Amino acid sequence: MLKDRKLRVVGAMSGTSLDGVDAAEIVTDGHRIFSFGDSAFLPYDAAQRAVLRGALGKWPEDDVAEVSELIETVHAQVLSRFTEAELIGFHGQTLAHAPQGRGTHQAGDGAVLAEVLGTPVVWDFRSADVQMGGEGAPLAPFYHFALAQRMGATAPLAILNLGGVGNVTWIDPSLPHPHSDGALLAFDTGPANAPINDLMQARRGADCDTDGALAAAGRVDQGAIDGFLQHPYFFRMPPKSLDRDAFTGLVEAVAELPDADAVATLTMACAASVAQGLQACPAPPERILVTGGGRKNPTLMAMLAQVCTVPVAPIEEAGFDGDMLEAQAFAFLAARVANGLPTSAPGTTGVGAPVGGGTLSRPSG
Ligand SMILES: Nc1ncnc2c1ncn2[C@@H]1O[C@H](COP(=O)(O)OP(=O)(O)OP(=O)(O)O)[C@@H](O)[C@H]1O
Ligand SMILES: CC(=O)N[C@H]1[C@@H]2OC[C@@H](O2)[C@@H](O)[C@@H]1O[C@H](C)C(=O)O
Repeated sequence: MLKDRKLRVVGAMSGTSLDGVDAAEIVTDGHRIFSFGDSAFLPYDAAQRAVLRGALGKWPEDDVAEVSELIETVHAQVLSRFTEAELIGFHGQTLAHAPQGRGTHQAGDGAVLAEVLGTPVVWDFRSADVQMGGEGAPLAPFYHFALAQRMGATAPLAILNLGGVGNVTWIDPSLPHPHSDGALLAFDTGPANAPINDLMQARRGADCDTDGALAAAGRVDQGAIDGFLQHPYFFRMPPKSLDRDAFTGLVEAVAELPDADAVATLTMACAASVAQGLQACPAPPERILVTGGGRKNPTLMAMLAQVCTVPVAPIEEAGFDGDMLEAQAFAFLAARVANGLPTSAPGTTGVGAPVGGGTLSRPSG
């Protein structure tokens, strides 16, 4: 009875690159996307970003009150613009992720947001999957499946998100449901913008390597890449997921390199890990559609085209907005939760059976 309710939902994502909050509205029943609505981006200022950076690695039992309040305040600010939304999908800010260890931690309390905004909020999307033995990430794959259906895809394709961390979804659009056996295979590919941003911050006081300009002027240290690809993560079968700062060895390997060479090497490390990940896909995708901020880095896109054996293009080629895809994904997932549908499956997080994650908090009164 619940399963087909069509809702106007706004999703909000504060990603691992720590650049700000993306928010985007869609109309969906959690199966199909009926239409795309408004979107907004609210960047963190330098002081807010410093608070977030300082909180990375923290768990709920650590002192996270300041960062939670920051997340709730900034989200309330951006989400209050979406006055028509019937439901909110609130991801929060991942501070720590160890699905086989302590769990997964997204800062920010959705119940507080529901009260402040007077709208029901779905949040804590990852915990149930982790509790059921899954990786708790990536969660965008069911939305990627809906996008593939919307574009009328018939052959396998891949959607690659290059945020702070990279993640890919291989999709067989001929299967009926995202939780059909074999419809999806998803996993985190490796580091993407996070180590680049961190190095640019530490060495140049900049937020990122804008347009890949510094990387374009550098030389890739192939020894560092070869060493990086020996990391045990690349020998694990997908589905699998990463914490933001899992690759300390890569950061150490570029520590003594000149700035341009260090950034070029980090940029190639992202591309090389994607190429490595593609080998685990059931069949070569027809093309790789790239979403997330990394698609705006021409040096990274050129390196991807160089090391991948299939065509690589920004997701705009298929008519979608690569800046807002993750926010839309959490709107879509919120609608699935509200409609009692699963949000992850064995092929997306390694969970034993399809599971519905997410807590629905309604405003009182
Ligand atoms: N013009 C550009 N040149 C180079 N890099 C860029 C450019 N625009 C965006 N980026 C990179 O993309 C990042 C933002 O990407 P995105 O918004 O996809 O990340 P996120 O949502 O935080 O990540 P995640 O997918 O890990 O949750 C920026 O921090 C920056 O590193
Ligand atoms: C634990 C966590 O927040 N993971 C993020 C992160 O950022 C990219 C990659 O690592 C992906 O696994 C995930 O985000 C996307 C939105 C996802 O769940 O699909």
